[in-house]
Amino acid sequence: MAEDEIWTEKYRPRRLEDVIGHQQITRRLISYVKSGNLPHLLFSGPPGVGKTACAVALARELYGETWHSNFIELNASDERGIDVVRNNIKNFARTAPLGEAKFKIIFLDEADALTSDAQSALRRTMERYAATCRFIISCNYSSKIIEPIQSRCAVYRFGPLNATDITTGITRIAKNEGLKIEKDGMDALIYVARGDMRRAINALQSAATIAKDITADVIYQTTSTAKPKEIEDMLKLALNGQFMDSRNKLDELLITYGLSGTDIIDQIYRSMFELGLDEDVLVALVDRIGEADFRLTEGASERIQIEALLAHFKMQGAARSK
Ligand SMILES: Nc1ncnc2c1ncn2[C@@H]1O[C@H](COP(=O)(O)OP(=O)(O)OP(=O)(O)O)[C@@H](O)[C@H]1O
Repeated sequence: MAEDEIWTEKYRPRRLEDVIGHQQITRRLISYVKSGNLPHLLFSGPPGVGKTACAVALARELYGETWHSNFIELNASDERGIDVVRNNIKNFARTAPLGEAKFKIIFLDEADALTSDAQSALRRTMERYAATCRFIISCNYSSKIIEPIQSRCAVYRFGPLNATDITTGITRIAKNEGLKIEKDGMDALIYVARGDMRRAINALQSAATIAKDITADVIYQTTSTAKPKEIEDMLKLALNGQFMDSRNKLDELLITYGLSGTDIIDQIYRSMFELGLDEDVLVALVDRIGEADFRLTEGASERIQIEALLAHFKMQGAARSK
């Protein structure tokens, strides 16, 4: 294998039993393989948790050697438009499946990026080729998929992977690549991954370019993530009434790590539960974080939103000490 190969590809599960986590889903997919038939499928869930990996492993097991000819992966949100996607489907569906197979599989990634009109066009395409093709539609949010498509599919919801799953995946790769992962290094990988195995593997590969001994410092440095402790320190300063100091800490984090506003908000959200705050204080702060998060997606100033959030930490801290 090439030295510079991307590890997420190199370690893509070949078989359904190699997929980590999602046992209930893989069990049912294996039963499709055994029966030699499957309905249209809708895979929904966050990025990097194994939706594509499951679809490819399913095709490999179903078709064996001929899987490449009987499986196509298309990006539904192809920027050239839904007509290009439909043309690709048409060309692929035109020829009969190879080998023993009764149907071909069309894997459509990012279907939730399609407008409702484009999804309606897709639905008609699904119907037209239903005799010779099965569709596996992948999306982050099933609520963004129109009802007529959802009702034609068996829906599988992929959740984020838990810490044990990430540890299993990372340990497997580290062993093969001759890396030593320190306990704090693994904790950092789990923190950075946020349930996304792709993110964990990419973080490991970047870290491996600078060290064979993977520590938390290496992970935070190579992924431009602030250490949870630094975020906690910033929040504690605000809670203790030292608003200007917490603001300086924010500056330091922005400069050191080049964090985006949404990165910091996400980290603040995760750190605040470690501060031993009363439930009613947490409730008030979570409410504010939700607000700031929404405003950022609407294009508000990152700097002002985060400072406003720190101001709320200060106000809650002051109310708490009364
Ligand atoms: N459950 C898993 N078990 C083992 N490896 C995994 C798992 N999930 C992800 N990976 C690794 O991460 C890579 C990316 O995963 P995959 O392409 O399946 O994500 P996805 O859920 O389809 O994401 P997206 O929504 O972004 O397309 C895989 O090639 C594999 O290396």
